[in-house]
Amino acid sequence: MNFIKQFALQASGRIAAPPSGHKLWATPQRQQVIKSSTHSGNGKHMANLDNSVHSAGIEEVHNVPMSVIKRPIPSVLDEMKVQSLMATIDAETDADNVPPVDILWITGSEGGNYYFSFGGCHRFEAHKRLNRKTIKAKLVRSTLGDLYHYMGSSAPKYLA
Ligand SMILES: Nc1ncnc2c1ncn2[C@@H]1O[C@H](COP(=O)(O)OP(=O)(O)OP(=O)(O)O)[C@@H](O)[C@H]1O
Repeated sequence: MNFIKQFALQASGRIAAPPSGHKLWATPQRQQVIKSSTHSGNGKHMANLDNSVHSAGIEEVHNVPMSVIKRPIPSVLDEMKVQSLMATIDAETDADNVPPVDILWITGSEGGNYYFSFGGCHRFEAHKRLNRKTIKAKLVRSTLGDLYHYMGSSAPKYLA
């Protein structure tokens, strides 16, 4: 529980956009960005139910190339769910039906940007099988310490 709280607090203050000089991926549609939040009566943004605890404070959605995303932990998949998601994504009647996945965005100690994904297993698999070049994602500014929470000592040493 403490970990979740700690991670949520860390994530909430982070900027979503890549740093200046970094290649900025196209944001899908303004509509998509707006849908990821709702306005409360006092004008402040409130996260809606599509937001995960990690990305609740992040509104910006990027079309991230599938090729740059590292998924170090193999997915356990429900085949029916993958098929169903593929049908939804392929139909594209309403792109907002499938929310963006969260991606941990880490800058290496010697520079370079690295993108890790742990959840969103079914959405990722559906995009992969549909040969999609990109996936909608929220970039959660993260550290090597965050990666250790997911991967323990298997976290890549080249980032340290
Ligand atoms: N046909 C569909 N089947 C399943 N989910 C769908 C479908 N269409 C839209 N969605 C939405 O896609 C999202 C899927 O997220 P969900 O957490 O269920 O799976 P995932 O994150 O891709 O995989 P996992 O939770 O196993 O890592 C949900 O917000 C769900 O409402």
